[in-house]
Amino acid sequence: MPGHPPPALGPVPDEEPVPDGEFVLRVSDVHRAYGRNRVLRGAGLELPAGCLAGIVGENGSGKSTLLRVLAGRLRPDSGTVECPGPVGYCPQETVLNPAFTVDQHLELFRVAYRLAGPDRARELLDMLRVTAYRHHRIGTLSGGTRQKLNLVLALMHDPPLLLLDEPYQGFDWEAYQHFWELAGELRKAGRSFLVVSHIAYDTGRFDRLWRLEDGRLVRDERSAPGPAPEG
Ligand SMILES: Nc1ncnc2c1ncn2[C@@H]1O[C@H](COP(=O)(O)OP(=O)(O)OP(=O)(O)O)[C@@H](O)[C@H]1O
Repeated sequence: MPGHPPPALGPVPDEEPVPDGEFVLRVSDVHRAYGRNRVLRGAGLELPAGCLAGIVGENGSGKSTLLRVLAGRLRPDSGTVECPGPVGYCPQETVLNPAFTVDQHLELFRVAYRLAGPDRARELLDMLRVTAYRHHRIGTLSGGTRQKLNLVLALMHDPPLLLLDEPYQGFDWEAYQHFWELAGELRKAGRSFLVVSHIAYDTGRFDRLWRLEDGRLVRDERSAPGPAPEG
């Protein structure tokens, strides 16, 4: 993807614990194996409100496994995940029905989330330039457009915590920029993000950044110096 990396943001201070009652996610000593493959071996992190956090790591290091555990899709073998509010989860693979239209997906999720109307979802469609496809079946859409809908479905109920697994894969440059604008707005409004990213120059955008290594999360020095609440 074209563009310039954001400027380096300086050294990372020691991790400050998030006080009780102020975290949106607290993960402690999570283990998860597939048979003999011990993928997560004591992963832990904490996220306060209004924090844009990233996870990087090599292919197969367990990033998607971790997000599935945090989203409640996969049970950990041991460890705890505390998450006081609702979560928006955007998996790496889109889970859309190819026979349904974009609008039909919005309606299904609106009912599931018990939302009064489709207004927020429509706004998000507009922001990500998907409105023109509202009446198109998913089977006829490009991979990038499906991924945008995947993101809209994770965001439309405005959860305090968003778990996004490579949310902008397949996005064109404009949509990628819109994603970060949207993330910035939501962060200012106190929402937190945990984003799995493969794009090296994204890393300076995060308030907190971890590298998943040998099944554990290690703070990475390339993130900004701690969450900086704005507005
Ligand atoms: N359902 C599964 N059954 C068995 N093994 C699995 C399963 N899902 C993932 N794995 C294995 O767990 C390990 C971690 O996979 P995972 O997809 O979590 O890594 P990742 O860091 O997200 O990879 P990538 O960067 O390629 O997306 C890999 O060795 C993978 O083969």
